Amino acid sequence: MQARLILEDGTVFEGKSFGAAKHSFGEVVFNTSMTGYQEVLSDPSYCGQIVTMTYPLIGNYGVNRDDFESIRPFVHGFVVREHCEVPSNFRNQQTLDSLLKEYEIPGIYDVDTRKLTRKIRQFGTMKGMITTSSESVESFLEQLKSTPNMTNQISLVSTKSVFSSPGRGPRIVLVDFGSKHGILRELANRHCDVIVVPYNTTAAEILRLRPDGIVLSNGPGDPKDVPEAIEMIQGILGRFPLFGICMGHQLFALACGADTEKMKFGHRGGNHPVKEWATNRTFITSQNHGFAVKEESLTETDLEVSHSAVNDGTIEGLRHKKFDAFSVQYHPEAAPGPYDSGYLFDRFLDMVAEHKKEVNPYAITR
Ligand SMILES: NC(=O)CC[C@H](N)C(=O)O
Repeated sequence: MQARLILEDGTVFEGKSFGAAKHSFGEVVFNTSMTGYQEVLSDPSYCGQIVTMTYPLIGNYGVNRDDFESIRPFVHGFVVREHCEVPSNFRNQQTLDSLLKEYEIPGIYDVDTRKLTRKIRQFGTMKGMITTSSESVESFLEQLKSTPNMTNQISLVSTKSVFSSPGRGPRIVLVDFGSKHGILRELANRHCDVIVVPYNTTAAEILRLRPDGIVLSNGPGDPKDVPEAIEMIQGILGRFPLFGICMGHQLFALACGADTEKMKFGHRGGNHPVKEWATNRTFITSQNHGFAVKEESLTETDLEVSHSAVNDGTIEGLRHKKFDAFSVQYHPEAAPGPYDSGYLFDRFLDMVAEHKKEVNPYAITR
């Protein structure tokens, strides 16, 4: 069946439908990962977005039960050059097409994804829609214009109630703005006693859980959509070691008085080089973000840049000068992408152990 991807500037990409044959609106973004489409589909940070993969063949190792980064796919649409209908892998359990059908997510293939990506790079991310209907482009453009940008996606993807992943190690409160499972997995692998709380949990509620450290997760949309989370971070900052990841990094920066801005087309992929200033080392990182912290907004704060993107110089990591608190704009939990940055979880837990010693020198630490 024919399908079209229509961008808000009137550009039309012809293709064929796969997955669910229905309309879908979203912000059109591209991801340069060569593998990891299952993790991309299920990363809650993509809620509200139509994702195109620049790698030309997607779906060739199928979909399995274990590689999801959350309980379901969250993208609003999926755009590929070619999708594989006969996957070959010992872990394969279903095709990409059947997964998208199951969750009613429209896909479009046979699209010139190179042209689409160059367009987004040149003009920035745009609203768009996938449709199988043959209605005129003009009528869809009207609909696209009148559909407001999605806001506050965090409230849709964050857990509604507190849950725990018990462990014998330090107690970490993970604030869920749309957390990938990878973050929980990295903490659990290090024996943490993790308590996952909703995005709108107050500082007082977090204090009652007697944490040893706080992790702020990744999440979809604009960090300014959740002022209650910024207030919560201000309430706990300096009391416990804090580690922010992606959305968590942006919220940490806002809580410290810095500002964020929307990027032209963002960073999404598994091959983004990032420089760590303290060691002068470059790490290849997994990224998925469309907002960034404004460098000039740091002057009046107690924050300093710890990591920068090699490609465009944007801020990729921050460190608090007075408190045990730091954050990165990228994904140390990988999934998909390289595991080079897993050491950041160790660095955070070393901070937690040090802090615990200071609070109670006899406490048993990790
Ligand atoms: N992965 C994330 O946490 C992304 C953060 C934010 N939604 C952004 O696009 O910049």
